[in-house]
Amino acid sequence: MAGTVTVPGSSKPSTPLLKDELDIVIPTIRNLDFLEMWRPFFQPYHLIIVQDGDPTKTIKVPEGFDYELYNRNDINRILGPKASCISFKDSACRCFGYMVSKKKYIYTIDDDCFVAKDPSGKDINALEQHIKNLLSPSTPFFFNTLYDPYREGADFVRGYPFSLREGAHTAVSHGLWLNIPDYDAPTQLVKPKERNERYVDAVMTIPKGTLFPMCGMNLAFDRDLIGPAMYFGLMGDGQPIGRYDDMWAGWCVKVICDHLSLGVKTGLPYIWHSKASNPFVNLKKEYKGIFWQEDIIPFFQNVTIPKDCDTVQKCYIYLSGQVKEKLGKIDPYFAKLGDAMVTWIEAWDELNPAGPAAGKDKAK
Ligand SMILES: O=c1ccn([C@@H]2O[C@H](COP(=O)(O)OP(=O)(O)O[C@H]3O[C@@H](CO)[C@H](O)[C@H]3O)[C@@H](O)[C@H]2O)c(=O)[nH]1
Ligand SMILES: [Mn+2]
Repeated sequence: MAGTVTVPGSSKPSTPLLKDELDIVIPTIRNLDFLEMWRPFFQPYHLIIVQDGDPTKTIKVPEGFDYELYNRNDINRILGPKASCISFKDSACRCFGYMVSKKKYIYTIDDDCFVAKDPSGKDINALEQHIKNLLSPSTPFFFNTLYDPYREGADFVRGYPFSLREGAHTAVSHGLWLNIPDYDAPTQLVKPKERNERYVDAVMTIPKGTLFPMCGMNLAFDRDLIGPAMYFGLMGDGQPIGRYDDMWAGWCVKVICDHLSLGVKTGLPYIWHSKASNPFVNLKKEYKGIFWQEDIIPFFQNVTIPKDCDTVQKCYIYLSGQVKEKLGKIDPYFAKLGDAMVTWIEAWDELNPAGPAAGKDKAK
C-alpha cells in the first residue's frame, strides 16, 4: 500500500501520503496494463494520461484507477494555437499533463517501467520514496559526504556548517532504473546487452552550479516550486531532434533551481525499466543533440539569471531570450524553441492563472 499516515491510536493506516496533492502523469502510445503491477501504490492517486500519436486509437486503462486522459485533439482544443508548443509523437508530450494538473506535486513515469525489488527482495514503492525526497530538504550549497542527512540513520558529518543545516526546499526528485539503463543510442549500440544490476542505496542533492542529465522515466517534482520550468521542448514529429526532451527540461530546471535556491535530488527510488527502445531509431532522433549539446552545456553553465527574476516564469522567459540569442547561431531550431518556451509559459499561465496551487476548474 502506498506510504500512508496512520492516525495515532488507530491500527488502520488512514490516507496515502499526498493522496489529494499529487497527480501521476503518464505519456503513452500503448495500453496501460503496466498499471496492474503498480496498483497497490498508485491506485489511491489521480492519473493524468497523455495519449500521444493517433487520437482515434483507444487506450485501455485497467479498472479501478481514477484518471483523466488527453489525446492530441484534446490538447489542440484546450490550447488552441498554443498547442504548437506541445510535441507530437515524442514522450515530451507528457509536459501537457504537468500543465493541466491542479495539484502541488507531480510524479511522471513511463509505461514500460515496473516495480523493482530492493536487495532484500521487497517491492519498491517508488512513489513513496519520491514523496519522502520532496518533503525533506536538499543540501545544494555544501556536499554532505554521508549523502542524505535527513534520512533515518544519517546526519550531517563533522565540518558541515551549522548555518547550512536547515537546507533548501526540494523541487525535484530524480529516480533511477534497474535493468535497462537510460543510455544514449551510441552507448546502447556498443553495449546492447548491458543491464544495470547495481542498486545504490543513496539519495544525493546535486550541488548548486552542477548540471545533470535529467531522465523523465521516473521523476517527481513540486509543481508550485518549479512546474513552469518543466517544459519538455519541441521534439518528435516535424522537429530535427528527439530524446532530448527531459534533458532540455533538466538543464533549464537546474539553472533556475540554482538561481532560486531550490534543491534537486537524485538516486533512490529505482524502477525496473523493461524495454530498450531501438538504438538505430534512437540514433536518428539523438544525433543532432549529441553534437549540439557540446554548445548547449556551456550555454547553461555560463548563463546568469538576473536578480530581479524572482519567479520561475520570469526566469524561464529570460532563459528563452538567451536561448534565441546565444543558441540561435547554432541552428534556426533554437529560435523556434525559444519562442515555444514563451508560448509554453503563456499557456501555463492561462491554465493556471492564480498559480498552480489555486484550485481551478479542470481544463475545459
Ligand atoms: O512517440 C512516442 C513514444 C513513446 N511515448 C511514451 O513515452 C514513454 C517513453 O517511451 P519508451 O519507453 O519507448 O522510450 P525510451 O527510449 O525507453 O525512453 C525515452 O523516453 C524518455 C524518457 O521518458 C526519454 O526521451 C528516453 O529515455 C512511454 O511511456 C511511451 O509510451 C510517447 O508518448 N510517444
Ligand atoms: Mn522505456
